[in-house]
Amino acid sequence: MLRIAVPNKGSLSGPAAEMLHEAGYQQRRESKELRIVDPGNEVEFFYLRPRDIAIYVSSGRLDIGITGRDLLIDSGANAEEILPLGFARSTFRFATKPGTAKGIEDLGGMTVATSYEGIVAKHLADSGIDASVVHLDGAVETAIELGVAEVIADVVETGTSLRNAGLEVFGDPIMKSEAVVIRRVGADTSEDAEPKVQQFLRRLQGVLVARTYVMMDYDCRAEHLEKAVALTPGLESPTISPLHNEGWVAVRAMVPAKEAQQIMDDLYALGARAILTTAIHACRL
Ligand SMILES: Nc1ncnc2c1ncn2[C@@H]1O[C@H](COP(=O)(O)OP(=O)(O)OP(=O)(O)O)[C@@H](O)[C@H]1O
Ligand SMILES: O=P(O)(O)OC[C@H]1O[C@H](OP(=O)(O)OP(=O)(O)O)[C@H](O)[C@@H]1O
Ligand SMILES: [Mg+2]
Repeated sequence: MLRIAVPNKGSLSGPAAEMLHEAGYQQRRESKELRIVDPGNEVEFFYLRPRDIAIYVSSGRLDIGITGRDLLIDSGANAEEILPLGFARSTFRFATKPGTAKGIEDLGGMTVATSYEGIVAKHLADSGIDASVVHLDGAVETAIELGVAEVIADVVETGTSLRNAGLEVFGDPIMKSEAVVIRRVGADTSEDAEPKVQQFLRRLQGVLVARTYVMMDYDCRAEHLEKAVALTPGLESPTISPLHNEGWVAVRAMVPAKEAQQIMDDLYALGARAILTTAIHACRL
């Protein structure tokens, strides 16, 4: 049975459960459940604190886990990212009151408050800056107002939390994060679990593709086919079928969902008609 760590709380937990559900795995019904078995898929899910997941996975007791890239790096655990999942996207940045610092070079002698001590201490050391780091569990934005630190380093998504605290980011982003699937570095890929791990990854990739692509169908005159296919090259290559009306063909191809409207406009301008898009619910590439 494959053993998978899943975040039990916070920003990662809801979207992770949703993605697993879309990939055909059973998920817990109540937020207090700590583990569930999905017998049909021969998988056991362990609901753990996101910060602890890299440690469990690096111990080798769990085969794989879902966590944040920033949490993985901060933990220093012997685990590596094997698939980015595209949700819980954030940047990790320094912030302070306007006028305190313009770049990391100004931080010498200052105190930086953060929940990600590992990332911050390493980043400062790599940049040759001698600053102190104080660890706080959360609500780090308040640390400056209350005099615990001059600077914070924290997760930024919309920037609302910083604005509300009267703080501004400065310097380059320390890192970009998103949810990722992780496994132990040097995991034995000849183990019995490996086919199940690969099946799990293929299923999640299928969900990612279904979320980012749509299927596009349209009719076009044969003489415009080359230009139309350049707009909709598909993944391998588009399907072209003859139409009953001579001189016309039907084309079917996957296109990135974000570009679908522009592609439809461009196809229409080329003379294509009956242009339809449909959602993809699941796929294996
Ligand atoms: N506002 C946010 N937007 C996107 N990702 C976020 C946000 N806040 C935290 N994350 C990401 O979530 C992960 C941290 O999860 P964790 O559960 O420790 O904190 P949280 O989501 O802030 O939850 P809480 O602090 O309520 O327990 C990290 O990968 C982080 O980048
Ligand atoms: O840029 P924003 O969209 O405002 O999002 C970023 C905020 O979200 C998280 O905080 P959370 O609400 O989880 O509280 P925490 O600080 O206790 O973790 C993170 O720690 C930031 O404070
Ligand atoms: Mg938080």
